Amino acid sequence: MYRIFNTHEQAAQFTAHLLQDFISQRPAGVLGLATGGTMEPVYAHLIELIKQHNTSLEQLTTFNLDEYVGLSRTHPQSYYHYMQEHLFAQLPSCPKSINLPNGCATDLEQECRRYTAAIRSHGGLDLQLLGVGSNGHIGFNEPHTAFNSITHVVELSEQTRLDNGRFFDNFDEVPTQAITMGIQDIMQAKQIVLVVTGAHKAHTVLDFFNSAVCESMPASCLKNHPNFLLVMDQAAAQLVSAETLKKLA
Ligand SMILES: O=P(O)(O)OC[C@H]1O[C@](O)(CO)[C@@H](O)[C@@H]1O
Repeated sequence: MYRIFNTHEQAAQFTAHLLQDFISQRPAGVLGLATGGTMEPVYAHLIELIKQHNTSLEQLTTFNLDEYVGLSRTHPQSYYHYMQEHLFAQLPSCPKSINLPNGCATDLEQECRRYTAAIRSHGGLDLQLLGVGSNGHIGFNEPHTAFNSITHVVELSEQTRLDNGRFFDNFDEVPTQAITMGIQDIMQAKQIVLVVTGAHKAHTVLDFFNSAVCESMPASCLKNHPNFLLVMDQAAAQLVSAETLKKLA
């Protein structure tokens, strides 16, 4: 299924309502969260809704998709810091259990195994929120990542480092590695919501629709998920014909 909104703001508002409904209906649920520019207005709206409805997060568990290797939790560009800044620190109460991979673990391979095991020990993800990179990555699963991958260390592509360079003072500071949930971890979520906004993602959206389900376009796997929703704004959806959109109806 897909939904198209006129603006990023409206797409974000709709997504925040979905998340608020999820938390109200499944207060002890397991929610997969994402970072990036796309999610900033989603979280801003979600904070408002949570306050407005007095929603309790005290039984909720969250798992983030990914974290940079080598950035401490206090680093302003770590995803741990992002989540505190854009969501958790602004909430009246925090989720019972907040989980992100530890990008500073001494044994990164063990940390990856621990992370997938932790997701599974919570019964898997009930809902996974996703953004997409301009090269089609989900989490930090770059093109050609195996669809059966679990949490792993990834070498970030030049494209991803260039895209994310806007958050750092200079390109050399952008980490070269990250820990990410694998495609299999993501696909095992019971429900997936992918949010794509902005004209700079229009070619990514077109590739998503035109691509076969194959590892060179990581997000393409989502087309095989039984409970997948694609939320776009007009700018991101502008290159896709109405005929093509129907394939996801
Ligand atoms: O929303 P943005 O900043 O375009 O990022 C898209 C995706 O890329 C990542 O930032 C990783 O590069 C994800 O965390 C995010 O979902």
